[in-house]
Amino acid sequence: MSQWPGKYVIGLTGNIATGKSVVRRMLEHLGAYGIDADALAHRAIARGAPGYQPVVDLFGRYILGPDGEIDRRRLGKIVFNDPVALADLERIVHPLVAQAIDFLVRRASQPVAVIEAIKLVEANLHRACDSLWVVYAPPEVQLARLMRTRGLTEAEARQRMAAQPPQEQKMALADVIIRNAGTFEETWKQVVVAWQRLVPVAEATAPAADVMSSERLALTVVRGRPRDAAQIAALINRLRPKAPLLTAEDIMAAFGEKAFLLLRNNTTLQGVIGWQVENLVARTTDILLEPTLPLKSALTLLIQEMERASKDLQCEASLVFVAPELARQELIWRELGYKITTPEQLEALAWQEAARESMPPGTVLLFKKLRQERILRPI
Ligand SMILES: CC(C)(COP(=O)(O)OP(=O)(O)OC[C@H]1O[C@@H](n2cnc3c(N)ncnc32)[C@H](O)[C@@H]1O)[C@@H](O)C(=O)NCCC(=O)NCCS
Ligand SMILES: Nc1ncnc2c1ncn2[C@@H]1O[C@H](COP(=O)(O)OP(=O)(O)OP(=O)(O)O)[C@@H](O)[C@H]1O
Repeated sequence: MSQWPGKYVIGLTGNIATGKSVVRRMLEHLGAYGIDADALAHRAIARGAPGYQPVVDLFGRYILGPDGEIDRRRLGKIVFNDPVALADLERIVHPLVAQAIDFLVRRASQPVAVIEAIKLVEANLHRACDSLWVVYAPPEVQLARLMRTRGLTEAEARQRMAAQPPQEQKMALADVIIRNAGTFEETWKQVVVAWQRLVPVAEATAPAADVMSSERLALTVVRGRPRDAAQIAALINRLRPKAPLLTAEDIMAAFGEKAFLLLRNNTTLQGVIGWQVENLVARTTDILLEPTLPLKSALTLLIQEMERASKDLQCEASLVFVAPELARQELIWRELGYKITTPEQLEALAWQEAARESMPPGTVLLFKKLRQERILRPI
């Protein structure tokens, strides 16, 4: 049994670029509450957070950027080339991350949680979990992903991979091994099978289907599922005629990083939003609506449901990125509680980073705070 009575907790790990985050997202689609230890580690050393001063004392002011924040790239260059320095950093950061994980799992309303951490086993956190899931990809696949998606040179990618223990060590301890070298669809099937086999509350936890509706207009918002991928692709292709055509497999790939809410008018799919919750910040990046829909009702239903689902995931803030024409609907946004802003104007570093990471080019940022208290809040 896990360290958290009444909850089923999955520990998720694997070496670099094997696909841990993709599998975490899939578990979230099945209803688990997802935690990303990397993001918590970043929060733990933000200025004012409890890890900041000990890290500055250890590595010196050289690691600070002009804004007084720790320059993580610079710190990474030091520690990823020096195992002793990395162990020193981990001694400061891991207890803080463990504390934040404990808090989030306890507070989660979902009965199943998944903790994604690259050092889960090394930090002995797997012992606190009900099952250990390890994601595996052959080294040539890891290498190709690191070069393609992280922009690393072959030498850099090989160095990062060589710095990690062999994947087989973690696999030997695993309750579940997810082989993630094929299509997203193939990985999704393995995740569903393992979920159904191991997770006791599998049936009960999937996020609600029909979530919100407007009686007058027969509009209904439902959570998109991987099985809706072809329908979502068809809608997006219809509403974005000039963009390159999307296939169902493209949408399956998108399910590896985001969730969709579907707006149905009676039974016809007429709108979609794509959003992502990462590091306790909700980021809505795609809003596509049939032009014949009543804009205010449609947007309100979708945005309110996105916020409800995001609050359920303990989000602190909602960032919505929209095309300039849609941002001009000031009255609607004001009524929904959003204001136009820029990433630099956001008050927390984690929110600024979220905005910079997720902001599609040419969009306007709308912001709303969803919670007052913050995890690993600067003190
Ligand atoms: C060194 C730091 C500041 C670099 O930050 P940066 O934002 O540049 O990189 P990021 O955190 O995204 O990591 C890049 C890649 O390295 C991996 N990685 C991070 N920490 C570790 C570690 N201790 N051991 C092995 N790999 C690691 C990440 O999973 C990711 O794949 C940061 O990684 C860190 O503080 N690491 C130590 C804390 C830690 O162990 N974090 C992991 C989760 S608890
Ligand atoms: N089955 C797959 N097919 C194609 N691309 C994939 C697949 N699985 C993962 N990827 C891509 O590979 C990259 C790495 O995946 P992901 O971020 O999930 O790995 P990770 O193990 O969490 O990485 P890290 O250790 O750096 O945190 C991402 O760009 C992701 O979209």
